[in-house]
This record gives sequence, structure tokens and C-alpha cells, in this order.
Amino acid sequence: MNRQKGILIVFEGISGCGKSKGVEDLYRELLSRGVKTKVIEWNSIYIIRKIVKKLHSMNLLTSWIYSILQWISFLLHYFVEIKPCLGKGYILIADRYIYTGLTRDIANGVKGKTGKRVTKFVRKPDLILFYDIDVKVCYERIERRGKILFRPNRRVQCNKVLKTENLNYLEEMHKEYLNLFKDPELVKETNVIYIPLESYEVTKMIIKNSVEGYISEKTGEGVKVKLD
Ligand SMILES: Cc1cn([C@H]2C[C@H](O)[C@@H](COP(=O)(O)OP(=O)(O)O)O2)c(=O)[nH]c1=O
Repeated sequence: MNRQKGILIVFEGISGCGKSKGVEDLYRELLSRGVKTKVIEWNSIYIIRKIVKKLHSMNLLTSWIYSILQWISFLLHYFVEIKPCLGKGYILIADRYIYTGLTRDIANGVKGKTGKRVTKFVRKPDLILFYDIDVKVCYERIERRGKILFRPNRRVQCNKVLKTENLNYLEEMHKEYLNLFKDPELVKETNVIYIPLESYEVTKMIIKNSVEGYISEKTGEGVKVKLD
């Protein structure tokens, strides 16, 4: 068990797997129970997002530049918000964390060590809720939602190619997540909960039971988490 202050609960998984919904439900529930809680999002530093957008529009955003920028953005966020909040005893719910950067780097063909170095010294999550869901289901949801998958350094000519490329990209990310969470070194101070493709009710049940169990184990106080 992680004995450090605060509790860091991380939601991970490819786009369209349902993280945002899980994050929102858990946040609302903890808040309504008077728990000091906050949601944090990956890549939330505005200025870095602007730089990425600008470079992308100028066709200058290589996978390597994107990788460096995403880790700078993460570190800024880490020191400005994540670390201080945990120090104050908050329960932080993270919509993506370092594992997103690590899997993205691999899927984008970046072999640098930046991600690994960052991983070594930042706070490990108490719990990782990983959505282990069929990639095609996620892809269909993304299409329905109408949100384009963002990828650096990619020029795709027609829809058919785009679809196959995006599906392959998501497959690659999902595969890398599975590899990461099998690495004993990486997950030795944390608990990985796999969320399978089930009904929404079952997903909520898994989140509720794992979060409730962990909080009471760590704090010695029962926090009843009701997600409905
Ligand atoms: C959880 C869930 C989401 N969705 C839809 C809602 C969203 O438009 C889309 C993606 O969900 P979302 O929670 O936004 O996923 P993520 O944050 O991982 O990208 O899928 C379903 O159709 N069924 C589900 O069971």
C-alpha cells in the first residue's frame, strides 16, 4: 500500500473507452460525501496545448517534439497542482496520467528515455482503473462522438486509410497499455484494476468497490461510495 499523503486514483485506457464518464461519476459521488477531491486532466497546460496546435498547423510537429512537449506539460502540471494537492491530503482523480504518455510515445515510434525518467520520480498512483475494452467498440464510440483522434506528424489522404490507420493506432496503444501493466517494476507500488467491457452498471460496481475498499484500507475510515 502507498503510505504517502493523499490518494491518487488514475483512469487509463484508449480514447472512447469510457474514462471521462467514470471520472465524472466518481468525482460527483466523493464530493457529495464531503471528501476533499479534485479531477485533473492530462495535458491541461494551456500554453503547451497552444504550442502543439501551432506546430501542428505548420506541419512541424514531429513525434519527438510532441513527446518532449507532453512531458514538459506533465511536469509543470505535476509540480504546480498534482503534488501540492496530494500533499494537502486530497483524493485526486486523474483522467489519464504518465501511462498515457508512455503508451503514446511507443505508438508514435518515439524511443526516448524522457518518459521513463519522469516515471521514476513522480508519485505512483494508489489505484489505476484500466479500461480493458475492445478497440473496435472504442473506435465506433469515437466516430459517433465525432471527435477526431489527434496524432502528431500524420498526413492521411482518404477516409479508408484514416480508419485503418486510426484503428491500428488504437490497437497499438491498447497493446502497450497491457504490456505496461504487466511490468512488475512499473506497477509495484500501485494496484491495477482491469475494467472489462460490461454493462455500465457493472463498470460502476467495479469502480465503487475498488475505490471504497482502497480508501478504507488506507485511511482506516469507511467511505461509502455510491455510484448511481
Ligand atoms: C461509458 C460509455 C460511453 N459511451 C460513449 C459516450 C462518449 O461519447 C463515448 C466515449 O466515452 P468517454 O467517457 O468520453 O470516453 P473517454 O474519456 O475514454 O474518451 O462513448 C457509450 O456509448 N457507452 C458507454 O458505456
